[in-house]
Amino acid sequence: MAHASDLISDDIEAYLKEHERKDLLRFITCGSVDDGKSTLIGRLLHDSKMIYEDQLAAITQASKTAGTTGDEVDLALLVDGLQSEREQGITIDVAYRFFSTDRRKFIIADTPGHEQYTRNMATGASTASLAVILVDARHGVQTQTRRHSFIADLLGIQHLVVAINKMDLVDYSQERYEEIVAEYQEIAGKLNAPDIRFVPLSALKGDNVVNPSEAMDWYRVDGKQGPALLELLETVEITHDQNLRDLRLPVQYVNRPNLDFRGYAGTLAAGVMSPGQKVRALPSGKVSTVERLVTWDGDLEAAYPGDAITVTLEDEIDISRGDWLVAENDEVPLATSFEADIVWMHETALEPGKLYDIKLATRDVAGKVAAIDYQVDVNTLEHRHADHLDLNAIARCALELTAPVPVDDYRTSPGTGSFIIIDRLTNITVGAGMIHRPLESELPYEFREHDSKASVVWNRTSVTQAMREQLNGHAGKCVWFTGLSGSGKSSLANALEVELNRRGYHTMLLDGDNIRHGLCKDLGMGEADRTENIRRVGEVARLFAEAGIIVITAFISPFRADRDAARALFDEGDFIEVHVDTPLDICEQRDPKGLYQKAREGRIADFTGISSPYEAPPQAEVTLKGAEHGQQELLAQLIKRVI
Ligand SMILES: Nc1ncnc2c1ncn2[C@@H]1O[C@H](COP(=O)(O)OS(=O)(=O)O)[C@@H](OP(=O)(O)O)[C@H]1O
Ligand SMILES: Nc1ncnc2c1ncn2[C@@H]1O[C@H](COP(=O)(O)OP(=O)(O)O)[C@@H](O)[C@H]1O
Repeated sequence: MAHASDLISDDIEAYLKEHERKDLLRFITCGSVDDGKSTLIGRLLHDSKMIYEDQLAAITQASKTAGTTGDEVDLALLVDGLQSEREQGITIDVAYRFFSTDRRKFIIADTPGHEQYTRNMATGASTASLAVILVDARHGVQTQTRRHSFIADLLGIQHLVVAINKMDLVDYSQERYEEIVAEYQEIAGKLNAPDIRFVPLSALKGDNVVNPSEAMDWYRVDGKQGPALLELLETVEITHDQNLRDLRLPVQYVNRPNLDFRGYAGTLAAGVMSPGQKVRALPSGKVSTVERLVTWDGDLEAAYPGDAITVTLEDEIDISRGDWLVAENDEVPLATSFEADIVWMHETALEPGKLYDIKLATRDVAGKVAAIDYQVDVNTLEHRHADHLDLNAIARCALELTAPVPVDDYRTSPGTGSFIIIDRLTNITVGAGMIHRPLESELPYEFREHDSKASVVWNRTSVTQAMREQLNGHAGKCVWFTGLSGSGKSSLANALEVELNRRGYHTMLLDGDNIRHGLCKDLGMGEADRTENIRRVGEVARLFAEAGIIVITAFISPFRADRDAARALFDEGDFIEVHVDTPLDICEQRDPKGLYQKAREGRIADFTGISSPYEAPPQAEVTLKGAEHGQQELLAQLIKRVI
C-alpha cells in the first residue's frame, strides 16, 4: 500500500501502535455521483495514499478507456469499482471505507446514490459524528441538499460540512460560492447542528480537498487561507460531543464464570465510570457501588463512552441483560410509552397497532406504534398526516411497549435513546427510531414496589398479552359479577359463558362455591378472609385476561374497596362490573341452599345481608334487576355490554 508512513515497511508494530493512539472520526458523505461524491472519496483515499498500488494501476488504465476525465485518473472509478464489487455479493446498503493521516483515523460511511436514500443514509449516519453534504456549484442548494441536511440533523449529527464542489466549472468564483452559502443559511436556521462549515472545492482537480487551492486563495477562515476539507476533518473537535454528564451502561450480558465472580458486561454509552462510584440499576432501582472495571488488559481506573467493560459491584443485586447501570442520582424516567422519530426501512409498510420487537440498547421488548403524529416530507420539511409509513418515510410517532423501559432523549444520549424495530415473524430490521421524550412516566422507583399494577402486569415474558389475544382472535377481559347470595350471579355467569362459547370466545368461569373448595379453602367468611378471597380471585382473573381469555367471576364480593382493588389490576375498559341487583327479601325467598334460614336462626355467622354488610357498587358498568326480569332478558342486556 502506498501509505505516507515509511513505518509500514520498516516497523509495522510501531506503525500499528501509532495508529492505536490516534482518535477516530466517523463521517458520512451525502450526495450523488453527479455531485462528485465518488470522485471526492476517491480523492481522499488517493491523496492520503490509502489505495493499493495495483488498484491505482488498474484505474489509471481504466480511466483511459472508461473514464470521463480525459488524461487524468478518474478517481470515481475507484469508488464505483468497489461499489459494483459490493453489489455482486450480498446487498449491503452502506460501504464503510477507512483511511488515515498522521493526525487521525477516519471511517467514511458511503451511502450509494438517490435510491432508498433515507434508509441508507440513516444507517450510515447513525454512528457518524460529521456529515459532508455535497453541493454542485453549478446548481447550488437543491431539494436533496435539504433532504440530506434534515436527515443528518435528525440523527443528531453535530458537525455539518457543506462541500461546494465543482468550483472549477464556475471559474472558482468567490461570488458564486458566497451565493450558495447564503442560500444554505436558510436551511441552517432550521437545523439543530451547532457546527456548520463551508468549503469550496474541486474533487476532480484536487482543489481544497487535501491541499489548499491556488485557484481559490480568496477562501479564508480567520485570516488564513483554507482550511481544505481534509484539514477540517482532521481538526474538528469531537470529544466534546460525548455525553460525560450522565452515566449509562446498558448490560449486554451477565458474566458469571464461577460462583466467585459476577460481572456485568457492556459498552459504556455515556459518562465516566470509576470504582467507588454509586450506581443504580434500572428498572429495579436498586443501588450499589462499582467495585472493579475489568477488561482483557487489566482493571481500569476509569471507563469512557465507547469502552467495553465488565463491571463488578460491591453488593449482589439482581441485574439481567437489558438492564442499565446509571449514576445513583441520574433521573431516568421509566415509561411504557414515548414519542420518537421513526425512519421506516422496509418495503412492507409500518402499520400502527401491529406488534413489533423493539430493541432498545441491549433490551428487547414488544411494542407497537400507537399513533403517527405526523410524517415529515423530507424534501420540503412540511408535516403531513399519515396512517401508515412506507419505505423511507420519516415520522414523529407515539410508541407503546408491553413493559416499562428507561427512556433517554436521543439528543443527549444517542446510544441509549435510539432503537430499532424488528418484524416478529421475519426477524428483519424494518425501522429505526430516535426517542424524543417519555409520554407516561412511571412513579419514581421508591414508590414502584407498592404499585401492584406495575408488579403484576409487567413481567418479562416474550409472548405478550397482545400476541395471545391475536392468536385467540379477541381481547382478554374480566366480567365481574357481584350481588347477594341467591341474587342470581352463578346462573347468569354460567348462561353468559355458554353464550360466549357458542359464539367462539375463549372463556373461563371462576365461581365462589368452586374456588372456595380449592384455591381459597383456607378462608372463612370473616371480613379479612373475604378481602383475601377477592384479592386472590382478582389476581387469578388478571392472569386469565392476560392469557387472552374472557374471565367471568361470580363472587358476592361485598366490599367496594376489594372490588376496586381487583379493577385496578386491569386496563381501563377491560373490567366490567356487573351488579346483580336483586332485593334481599327476594333472595331470602329463593333461598336455594337454605342458608338464609340458617342465618336467621343464628346457625351461620357473618351472613351477607343478615349479619354482614353488602356495599352495592355506586357505578357498576352493568346493573341487572334480578327480580324484575327473567334470565334470558338479563342475558340479552348483558351480552351487548360484554362484546
Ligand atoms: N356467611 C356467609 N355469607 C355469605 N355466603 C356464604 C356464607 N357462608 C357460606 N356462604 C356460601 O358461600 C358463597 C359465597 O362465597 P363468596 O366467595 O362468593 O363470598 S365472598 O365474595 O368472599 O364474600 C355463597 O354462595 P352464593 O350463594 O352463590 O353467593 C354461599 O353459598
Ligand atoms: N332472573 C331470575 N329470575 C328468577 N330466578 C332466578 C333468576 N336468576 C337466578 N334465579 C334463581 O335464583 C336462585 C339463585 O341463583 P344463583 O345463580 O345460584 O345465585 P347466586 O349465585 O347469586 O347465589 C337459583 O335457584 C336460580 O334459579
